[in-house]
This record gives sequence, structure tokens and C-alpha cells, in this order.
Amino acid sequence: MNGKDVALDESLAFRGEGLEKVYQTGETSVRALRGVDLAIPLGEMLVLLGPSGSGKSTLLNIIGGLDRPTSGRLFYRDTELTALDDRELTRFRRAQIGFIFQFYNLIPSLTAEENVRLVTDIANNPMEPRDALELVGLADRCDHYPAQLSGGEQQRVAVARAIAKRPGVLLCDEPTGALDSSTGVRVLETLERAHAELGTTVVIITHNVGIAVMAHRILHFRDGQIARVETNEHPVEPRQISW
Ligand SMILES: Nc1ncnc2c1ncn2[C@@H]1O[C@H](COP(=O)(O)OP(=O)(O)OP(=O)(O)O)[C@@H](O)[C@H]1O
Repeated sequence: MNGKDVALDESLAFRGEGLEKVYQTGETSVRALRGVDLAIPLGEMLVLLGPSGSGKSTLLNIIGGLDRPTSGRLFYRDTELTALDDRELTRFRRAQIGFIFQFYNLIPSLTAEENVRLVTDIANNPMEPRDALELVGLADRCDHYPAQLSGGEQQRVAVARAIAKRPGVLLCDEPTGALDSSTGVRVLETLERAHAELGTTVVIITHNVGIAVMAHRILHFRDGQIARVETNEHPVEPRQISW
């Protein structure tokens, strides 16, 4: 198969070496990633922290196969993502990655269940949409339209949609950025539940230092690099978090 690596570490979900990303806009170039090396173990709960513009979303988009590094190599398990063509990268993303963004991106004319079904209809081994909605605590809201749901409930539908295809990895970019503390905690609980029950590797970008305590590790970004790695021996449960 394309891009197999001989020195494979089977305990890792992602391994990146020397990842660089340069955005070129006309005359201006921005070095968003400046030589990032990383290893993300399977089943890890990882938080990316750092100031605005430090490269967190750029890295998340690259590990999720939405974008490519300018240079460097990136592996997901035994597959070298940086050796895949566009079709193969899309196939990887569809099969393995669930994305959750700050704004929920639900289709307003579809019910919660139908929003989830959009994904399960094209997945290989999906959950029933109602089971995914039950897992996020919305069994009684399946027939509601997004406008009939609160912001936190809409985000939980987005989590259900992301986990329903049983992805190996959940990538979350400011998943609680638009939510107040108690609503945000319920969303974090659904991420923790997917992590615990499905063994999903979870990567969360946040500006909120309060959230970082639920992670196994925290990567601190600065100027396109990982400035510091913090290991958390005792991750706390989301219900103990507030901000
Ligand atoms: N598509 C793009 N074209 C040009 N420059 C970009 C593009 N995307 C990001 N950048 C630049 O790359 C740098 C890193 O951006 P990135 O979005 O990865 O940072 P971030 O840490 O996620 O920031 P935030 O916390 O504000 O979302 C920034 O200087 C940004 O302006």
C-alpha cells in the first residue's frame, strides 16, 4: 500500500516530522507552522493551547486531511498522509476523522436525526443516528430542527454527527467557544463519553485554559511551534470544570 513506513509505532495515531506550513497570499507569505514534530498516541485526549495565530488550526486541518503541509511528513497509524493523492486523502478523512467546529454547521431544514443521517448514509460501519443522539443525551430531540434547539444542544447534534460514523479521531476546533460554562461542560462530557466508550483519539483546540485539565497532554503553541508539552497525570472529569 501507498506510503507504508518501516519504523511503525503501533501505539500512535499520528506521527509528524518537521511539519512546515507556509501560506502564500500574493507577495506575502506567512509561516504558520515552523517545523512541528509530534506523536499522538491512540486513544489520547489532547488539548492544543496557544495565542491566536500560533498555528493550532493549521495543524488540526493538516492532521484531519483538510489541508497539506508545505513540507515534512505525517503518518496516521501505518499510512503516510503526506504521500496520499487527493482522492486517497479524502477517503482517509471520511473514514477516520470527525470534525467539530465552534459553529455547529447543521443544516437548518433537516431535523437532528436527519443531520446525523447525512453522514451515516455514506459511512462504512456507522451507528444508528438515534443511538448517536442518545449518546450525546438528545434521544428526545431527534425530530427537532436546529432552530428549535439551544446552542449547546445544536453543538451536541454536531458531536453526534461527528461520532456516528465511528471515526478513529475527533478533531475539535473551539467546540465550546460559543457556549457558556454549564452548556459547554455538557458538550465536553459528550466528547469524554465518545473517548471512553468508543476509544476515540480526541484533539481539542481551545483558548480556555480551564478546559485543558481534562486532557492527558497539553501542547502549548507559540509562533508556529510547539513551545512546551505538559503532561497531566490526573485528568479531571468535565463536570468538575467551569469557567
Ligand atoms: N488560509 C490562509 N491563508 C493565509 N494565511 C493564513 C491562512 N490560514 C491561517 N493563516 C495564518 O497562519 C497563521 C496561523 O493561523 P492559525 O489559524 O493556524 O492559528 P490559530 O492558532 O489556530 O489561531 P486562532 O486561535 O486565532 O484560531 C496566522 O498568522 C494566520 O493569519
